[in-house]
Amino acid sequence: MELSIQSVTKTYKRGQTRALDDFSAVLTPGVYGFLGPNGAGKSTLMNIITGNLRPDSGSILWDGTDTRKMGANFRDLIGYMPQQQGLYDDFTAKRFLWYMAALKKIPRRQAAQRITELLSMVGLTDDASKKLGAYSGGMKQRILIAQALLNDPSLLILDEPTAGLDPKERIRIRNFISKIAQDKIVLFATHVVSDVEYIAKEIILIKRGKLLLKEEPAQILRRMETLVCEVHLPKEDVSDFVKTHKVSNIFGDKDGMTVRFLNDPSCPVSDAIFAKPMLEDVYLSYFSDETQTDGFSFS
Ligand SMILES: Nc1ncnc2c1ncn2[C@@H]1O[C@H](COP(=O)(O)OP(=O)(O)OP(=O)(O)O)[C@@H](O)[C@H]1O
Repeated sequence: MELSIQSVTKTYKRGQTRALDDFSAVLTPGVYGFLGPNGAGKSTLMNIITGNLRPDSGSILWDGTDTRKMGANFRDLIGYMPQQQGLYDDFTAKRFLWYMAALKKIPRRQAAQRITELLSMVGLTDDASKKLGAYSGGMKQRILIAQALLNDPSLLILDEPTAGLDPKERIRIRNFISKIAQDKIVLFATHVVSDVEYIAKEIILIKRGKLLLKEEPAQILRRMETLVCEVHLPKEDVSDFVKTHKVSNIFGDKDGMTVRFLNDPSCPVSDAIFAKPMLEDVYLSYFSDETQTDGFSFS
């Protein structure tokens, strides 16, 4: 099972934005954490893979065949959870899944069994007859994941499945996705690193439409072993330090503040010690020009 994204480029005519720039990657079963800041091109790529959007150039291959040539045969392999959620508030969860199963042309008997199974898998059996308008954010996300799984897809595309959820729901959804990913290619787009840190086989970083990195989390962290440092500073020095360094965390205690920052070997900080890097630090190192690290006051 292999999805090959080959030199995909897309420019939106309106605004002349190059949303994807010669993007290539090969995906095999497992979870891919697809990370990048707002506007990086994640949704555009997902829409191109699903066939909702045409690239200017490049192609998507499934096991070596161009997905445009496969047509409905490829669409039958996909489960897609889009970011914009047009949920039918007056539908019950069960009716919504039946409706989606009909759109996907799943035979009735198969759909009945699958809907019962999926409601149980996402923990919504007891709420199946409730209207979606009365669902919490987490319940809505879970029913949307359930609809993406109706056809038992080989390729599951999730665009920000944990957006707007509290930490407990995030963990629940993350664990669920990890459990079902064994025999699927799962593309999990997010800008929250902790969503995918522990479940991703590989991390894909995208910035302004270009692929920056595609690598196993453990390998990335090994490569970044001397990336992160911590230093203990008096509280009044922190504001200036933040202006001149890429700071990922600040922790206060009664003697001052411990500041976690990205190490710049050309500008050593006295008394700093190496800290164990985390993917969030890696994210900051690639996207610090797009993340807000200044503007805080610590004095
Ligand atoms: N329909 C459109 N018309 C014009 N420009 C667009 C359109 N859709 C997206 N863009 C632009 O293309 C770029 C990539 O957008 P895209 O939605 O793919 O990014 P994203 O990584 O999914 O961001 P987010 O995390 O905010 O959803 C952005 O600059 C965006 O403004």
